[in-house]
Amino acid sequence: MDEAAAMTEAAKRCGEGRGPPKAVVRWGRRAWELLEAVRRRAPLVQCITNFVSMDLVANALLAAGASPAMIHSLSEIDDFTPRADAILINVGTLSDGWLPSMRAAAAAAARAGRPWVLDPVAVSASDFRLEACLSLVGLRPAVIRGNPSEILGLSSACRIRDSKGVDSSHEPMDAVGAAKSLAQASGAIVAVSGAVDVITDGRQVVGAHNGVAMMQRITATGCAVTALIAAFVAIDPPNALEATACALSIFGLAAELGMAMAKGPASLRMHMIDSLHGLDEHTVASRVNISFIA
Ligand SMILES: Nc1ncnc2c1ncn2[C@@H]1O[C@H](COP(=O)(O)OP(=O)(O)OP(=O)(O)O)[C@@H](O)[C@H]1O
Ligand SMILES: Cc1ncsc1CCO
Ligand SMILES: [Mg+2]
Repeated sequence: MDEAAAMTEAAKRCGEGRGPPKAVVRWGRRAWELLEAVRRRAPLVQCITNFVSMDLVANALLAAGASPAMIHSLSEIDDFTPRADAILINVGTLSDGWLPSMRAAAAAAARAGRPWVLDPVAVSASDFRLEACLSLVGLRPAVIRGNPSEILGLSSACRIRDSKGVDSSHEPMDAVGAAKSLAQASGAIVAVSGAVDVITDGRQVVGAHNGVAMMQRITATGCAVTALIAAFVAIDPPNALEATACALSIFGLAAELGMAMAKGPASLRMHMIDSLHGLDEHTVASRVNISFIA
């Protein structure tokens, strides 16, 4: 079984028999509405992100029509964060100096009623990073987006922390189960990126099927799509599950279109930004591929 089929099967298993009937969402239409609103309203997205990703994150946001601001000084958080429409916090090149800014921005976002999105890059790389991510999860992100290893690591750490020492905290779960568990523990929408992006609120599970494998050969595509999620959630914070799925699918679609012109990762990076900028209604409505899978 390939990775996409395995993810779908796992999602079905985890959702068996639970929850009310799924709302009817016309995903292509919804994705276009959100992209069009991003272009019209140009949400200001404050990005506290890693050094590797800053360029791609800012350019992806601009290509989608949003307005990026790479502002991370602790001295600027109180003034600036309440003015942002959404905040991205990405721990990729975490340092002692930046962590207080991240915590302050998350707290300021909460006070101002702004959604913020967490990218827990390499969360299991060190105790420092894990503790930092756990403390950030406690500051109520609207969305957490990571690759399968990151979501498994973070979810497992949350379960151990919350557990009363019962054995079930240590049962192995696949990334879909881990995502649902993390969503339930944190109150966030959780997105796991991959061949199929899986998005869950802890109950419903949605799959976003757009994208190309070569995206993994470009550093910071994950960071960029997390930023795009922040821009989409800024448009419709109460419907963060839909906004997250649409952002992932739109980014994947831009990569599909870019792949038709690319010779390798470097030119794909360029062509996917061009394609994101040029997306039109017909292409989005007809090619966005999202479905409820549990
Ligand atoms: N096999 C694949 N097929 C299609 N799209 C993929 C595949 N793997 C990843 N993607 C897409 O690539 C983007 C980045 O996902 P990935 O899981 O590589 O993130 P990441 O590991 O956090 O990356 P980074 O840390 O470099 O930013 C997402 O938009 C995802 O949908
Ligand atoms: C390569 C790398 N190292 C720290 S952050 C980053 C970018 C991808 O997350
Ligand atoms: Mg990443």
